[in-house]
Amino acid sequence: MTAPELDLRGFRILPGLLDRAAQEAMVKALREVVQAAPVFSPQTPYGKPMTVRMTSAGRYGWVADRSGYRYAERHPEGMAWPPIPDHVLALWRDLVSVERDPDCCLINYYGEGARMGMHQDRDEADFSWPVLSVSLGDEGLLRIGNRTRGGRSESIWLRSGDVVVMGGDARLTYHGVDRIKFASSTLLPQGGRINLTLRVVD
Ligand SMILES: O=C(O)CCC(=O)C(=O)O
Ligand SMILES: [Fe+2]
Repeated sequence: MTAPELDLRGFRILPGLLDRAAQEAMVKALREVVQAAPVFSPQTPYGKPMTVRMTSAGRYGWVADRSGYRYAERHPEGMAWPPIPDHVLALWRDLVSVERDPDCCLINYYGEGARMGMHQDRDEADFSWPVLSVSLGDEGLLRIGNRTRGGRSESIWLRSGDVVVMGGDARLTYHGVDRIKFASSTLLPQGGRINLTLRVVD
């Protein structure tokens, strides 16, 4: 049974939207993406490696290195990004729009001890499109702040199968992942957490 929908500071949270079979199908499709476009450890512009490893599917992928954060049409190793899996697109069409598909599916992998600092998602051209997030595997503690950096925040544990729509007035709200509960889920044999975010880039 799916838990009721929540609104946390304008983030629409759909707990347990994906059942176990849907989560497994998504992981299977993502394995194919990762075979074509391996996960890498981005460097922040300040030269520090990020603890989250990532790759992307779609026309654009998100990359970070000494010259900054941006969307790029190629993986750092030179290949084009593989297409966004159909299962993932179907979720976007159900929850966001059939008018336009996302052109990036960013795949974040959080191993033991990985985290993501507070940030806004603001490398896209049009903030009227939401960012749709899907959590798979271990639980992750999402922190939701404000439209400017700092201030009070609220946190929520995201579990495997939870979906979040970050849109409307909350599209530029600061957010981050403080920690994961390593090995809290049996979905991924190696443990860890996958988060997908679907984005309209240009
Ligand atoms: O892992 C998450 O739940 C959030 C990821 C995120 O904020 C991002 O990739 O921009
Ligand atoms: Fe984000």
